[in-house]
Amino acid sequence: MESIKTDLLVIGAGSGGLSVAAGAVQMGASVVLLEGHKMGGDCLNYGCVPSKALLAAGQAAHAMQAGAAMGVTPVAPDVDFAAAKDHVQAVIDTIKPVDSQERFEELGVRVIREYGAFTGPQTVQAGAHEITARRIVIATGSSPFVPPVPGLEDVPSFTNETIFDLRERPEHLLIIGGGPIGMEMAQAHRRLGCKVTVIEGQKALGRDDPEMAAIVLDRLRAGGIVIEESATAEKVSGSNGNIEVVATDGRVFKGSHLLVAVGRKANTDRLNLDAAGIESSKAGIKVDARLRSTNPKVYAIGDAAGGMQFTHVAGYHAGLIIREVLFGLPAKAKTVHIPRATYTSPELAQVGLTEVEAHRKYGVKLEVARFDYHHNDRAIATGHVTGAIKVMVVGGKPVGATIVGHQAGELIALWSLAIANGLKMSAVANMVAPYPTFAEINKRAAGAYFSPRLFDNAWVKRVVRAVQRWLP
Ligand SMILES: Cc1cc2nc3c(=O)[nH]c(=O)nc-3n(C[C@H](O)[C@H](O)[C@H](O)COP(=O)(O)OP(=O)(O)OC[C@H]3O[C@@H](n4cnc5c(N)ncnc54)[C@H](O)[C@@H]3O)c2cc1C
Ligand SMILES: NC(=O)c1ccc[n+]([C@@H]2O[C@H](COP(=O)([O-])OP(=O)(O)OC[C@H]3O[C@@H](n4cnc5c(N)ncnc54)[C@H](O)[C@@H]3O)[C@@H](O)[C@H]2O)c1
Repeated sequence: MESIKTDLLVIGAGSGGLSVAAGAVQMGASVVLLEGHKMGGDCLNYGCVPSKALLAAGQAAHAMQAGAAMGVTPVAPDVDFAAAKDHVQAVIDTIKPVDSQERFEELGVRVIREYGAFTGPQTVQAGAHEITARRIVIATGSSPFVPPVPGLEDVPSFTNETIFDLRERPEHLLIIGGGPIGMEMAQAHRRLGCKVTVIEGQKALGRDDPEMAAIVLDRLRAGGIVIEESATAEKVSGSNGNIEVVATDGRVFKGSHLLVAVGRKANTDRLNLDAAGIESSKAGIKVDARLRSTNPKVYAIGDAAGGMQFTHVAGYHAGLIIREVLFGLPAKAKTVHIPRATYTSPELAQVGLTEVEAHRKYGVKLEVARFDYHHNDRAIATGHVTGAIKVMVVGGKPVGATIVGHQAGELIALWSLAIANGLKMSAVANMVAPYPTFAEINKRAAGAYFSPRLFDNAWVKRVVRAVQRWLP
């Protein structure tokens, strides 16, 4: 057994762990990084990267049939499903070197390719290594939650960890779960030529603003995806190519393949948390606002910390941890400015409070500024007129924004900036966006907030008339 002493031990080389390790080592700390499986974690290997690459393949196929209104004769795409998967792998391979063991070793990190388990409050065993660290960061991520639905264990099924390896095109993909994973995978597969049925226990995209989510769901249905809501999967049976899912109300769904996408569970099983006095719940490791676990020398970040589960959250946590651990500056993790986006077409993006949440919190103080895509010239020119933005405003400052439509994921970033820095709506109104861009949608939403104040205001009209009388 090799004994190692280090300033910082990072457990897990996914989005969060890699960011902490890279930042800490470049600032002079000694860093050991443990990874039991693939460098890059979920996002690179089974999550964001392959899902966006597959969506892009679907988009390419869709574009071949979508140009009639612009004078381009639609043609049925000839989809080579295996080649689409080669594209997914090529995208992963292109990004991979950034997350590689070699790169981190070149930066000066000691990388150990083993799973880690606590043996004491500040000690972790990983294979034939025992590492004692001044501070430890748990960045072990999450795995697909597979619900205890009778029959599921005996029927061939996929999760996000296996679906990207499937090379033959599913004739009819059944997807249990209508969250972001379910809906992104539904559209990618539909556009690549599969029949798709989504079986959702409650409401598809149910965490999002219902009016804006409905715009996405309408488009997905129009694209041929069957979305069955209030359909909790109760029983699964069948064999490869012939699968049956029965919902609690007796509805029966038949398909050839099955994807399970009903949420995540934090990766804590292997960690032997009790040995370090670290408490966890079903959601993940219990942390305070500084991301400290119940053992104050041990932090948890990203999906393992059980809050919002996104790569940019893991990256944000990493920045806070570096500040706290390296400089001793306590940092508080906030969520008000954290955006999220679902990359269907149209995209659905959110930051801060939804309209319902803002109304609950602020009541009559809430004002909602709205602008529709069909008034944006770039949207008209490119045929992306379906969409809208809502900005929730209190006391002249945005407290939330929801965008549905083309490039919503890009457009939402501005509202994160505004909320993170306490900017007023006037700051967004003062911005000049190039014409014609989708970015003008953000400015026009700010304009929609000020319009009634300027144009329907008797006082403003009186002032203008008086000034006009006096002007030479
Ligand atoms: C299909 C899908 C699509 C997604 N799309 C997006 C998206 O578009 N945008 C977005 O922001 N987020 C997306 N996400 C979420 C995103 O992937 C996660 O939030 C992100 O990967 C979390 O990073 P992490 O560092 O916390 O964990 P991970 O990236 O999961 O990394 C954890 C690492 O720890 C390792 N590990 C676990 N236990 C141990 C141990 N005991 N010892 C050593 N190593 C260990 C694991 O092997 C893994 O490599 C998506 C997720 C899925 C499943
Ligand atoms: N674009 C992105 O940023 C992106 C994309 C994919 C995933 N993610 C991350 O991954 C997380 C997990 O995504 P997800 O879609 O797996 O989970 P989710 O929790 O967001 O959605 C799961 C859905 O499954 C439904 N469900 C649960 N049990 C069911 C059953 N027995 N029968 C039918 N429906 C059932 C739930 O009602 C819910 O709507 C997301 O919350 C997000 O943090 C992000």
